[in-house]
Amino acid sequence: MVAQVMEGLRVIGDGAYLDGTFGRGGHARRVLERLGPGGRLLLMDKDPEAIAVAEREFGADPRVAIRRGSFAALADWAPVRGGLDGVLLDLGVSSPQLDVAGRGFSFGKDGPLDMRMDPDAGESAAEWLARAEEREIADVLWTYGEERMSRRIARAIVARRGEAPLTRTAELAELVAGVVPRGRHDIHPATRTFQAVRIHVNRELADLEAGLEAAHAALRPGGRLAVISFHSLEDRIVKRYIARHAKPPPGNRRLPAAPAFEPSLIAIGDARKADAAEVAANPRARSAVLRVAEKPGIGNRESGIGKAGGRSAGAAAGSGGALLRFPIPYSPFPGAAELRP
Ligand SMILES: C[S@@+](CC[C@H](N)C(=O)[O-])C[C@H]1O[C@@H](n2cnc3c(N)ncnc32)[C@H](O)[C@@H]1O
Repeated sequence: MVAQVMEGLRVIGDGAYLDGTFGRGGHARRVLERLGPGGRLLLMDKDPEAIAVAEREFGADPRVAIRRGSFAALADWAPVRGGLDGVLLDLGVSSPQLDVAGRGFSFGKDGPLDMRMDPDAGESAAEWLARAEEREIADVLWTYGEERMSRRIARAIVARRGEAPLTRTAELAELVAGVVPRGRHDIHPATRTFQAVRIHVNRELADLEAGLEAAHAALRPGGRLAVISFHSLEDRIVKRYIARHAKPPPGNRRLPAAPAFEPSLIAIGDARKADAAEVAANPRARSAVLRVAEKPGIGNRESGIGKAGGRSAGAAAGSGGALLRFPIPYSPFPGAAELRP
């Protein structure tokens, strides 16, 4: 979704941007192309292999700074504290992580049962499955994999590890395939289990919640946040986060009127999906959803609220490019002018 991300971020030449999920740099490269000599690009990834690629390709560029770590902790990084004009989070795993058997992410390729994006942090999938209680395993499979056979799979894992530890991806995939009835899934029977264990081992949803807060706080007025999710659990968190900061909470007539609501984010357009050509070129893009939001106000850029933006901002500011001179206070009256001096 590179073109859509670039349209969403609206990179300005002397702006400061953070790509919190460098991967192999597909998005970072495009941002850098648009930056002038006064621009800044901050790159993060949890994965040491991704960081090695970033160092090799961009390490010599004076506009670039690189840090290995989670975007959940982006506020701890000194260059972020100057403020950012855009943050990109392209969530989940990268193709190299899935494709290299040795990383242990894939049920299709036998490898050590690891699944850590940062192999130096936390427990591997094998270590967690060796010690977790049956109930905890079932809860993880249900919550992060929406796996309806979660209890049966958890029971089978605990029974199996009583005989010999599960150490290989193929062992886990085979065990799950033996529990989940054939034909119930149009996908590999272990897909949901692998997704759930990966999300748990990498604390993906907790990182996302913390990363959204930190990115939002780091944005300058007019700065943009672009997030690509790959499953409904992630997208729900992103959608709700933006809505919570863009719209007033529902009123309750029995309570005293709430103070005027000041949005601290404005949704830019609706959720976007990859187009057919992109899905044909990369089938994994099929489940990608991009959401973009802007911090209101005038910052480093001329702030034109995009089409179909939050509330009537789009109408007020035209189809983008117009100056928005002040934050948009919430008006309880539909149709009332929302832009007040
Ligand atoms: C889908 S890939 C990103 C691909 C990248 N946009 C590109 O164009 O090559 C996701 C990357 O994000 C990294 N990642 C996932 N969660 C992370 C987190 N909380 N903090 C930092 N990196 C993370 C993964 O290690 C992986 O390299």
